[in-house]
Amino acid sequence: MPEIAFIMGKSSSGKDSIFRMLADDKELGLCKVVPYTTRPMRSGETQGVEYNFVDDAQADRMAAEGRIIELRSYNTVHGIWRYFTADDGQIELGNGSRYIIIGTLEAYKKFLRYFGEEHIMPIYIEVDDGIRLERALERERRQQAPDYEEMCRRFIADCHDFSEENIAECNINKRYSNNAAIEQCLSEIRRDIGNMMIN
Ligand SMILES: Nc1ncnc2c1ncn2[C@@H]1O[C@H](COP(=O)(O)OP(=O)(O)OP(=O)(O)O)[C@@H](O)[C@H]1O
Repeated sequence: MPEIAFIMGKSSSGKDSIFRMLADDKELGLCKVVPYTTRPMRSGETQGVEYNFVDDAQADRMAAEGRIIELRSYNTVHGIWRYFTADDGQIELGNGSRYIIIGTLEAYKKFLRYFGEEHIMPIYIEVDDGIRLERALERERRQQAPDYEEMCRRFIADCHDFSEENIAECNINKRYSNNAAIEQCLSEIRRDIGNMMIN
């Protein structure tokens, strides 16, 4: 039975909200896996909470030790920032714990390769494009400096990243619709976690 619930979905599908609600659900008892980043800590962030903040040398060392499960690099105006998940003892399969993680489809593929398909439960959140764009726009409007161009870029990039071919290649057969109230989607996921994951 799977021990790792892997949450994914296109931009504004509601995956962050769903991840938070599942992770905070004491009855489910899912352990959050804290990812790593080389970007500087922002005010309000705490070491080891949002991320484990490391410098480039530490990230290089972990890579050389073969401890990086999946990694993404972004070329920013401040230089290259890396975000990754590491095999650092947070995930220990076989000890009865169950885990929750959020990531991209590419990261999901790497997890399958690293841990094996039998250990991972894919939770793919889906929202009709029209509703998703509306929610993205509403969220962006609430920002102090809305960046509509970036919002559109992400919307279009998703079409490629989450193409039907990529989804099929990952053997994701089940999709959780978040078109209606988020509680509806959550209760379906909760039920499946209860039925399908290690307990
Ligand atoms: N079922 C729902 N009904 C209405 N609004 C929703 C629902 N689910 C999520 N939202 C809202 O949609 C917006 C996007 O949700 P969220 O930030 O969780 O998505 P996301 O997939 O993590 O997006 P991104 O990857 O772009 O950060 C948020 O404003 C959230 O409150």
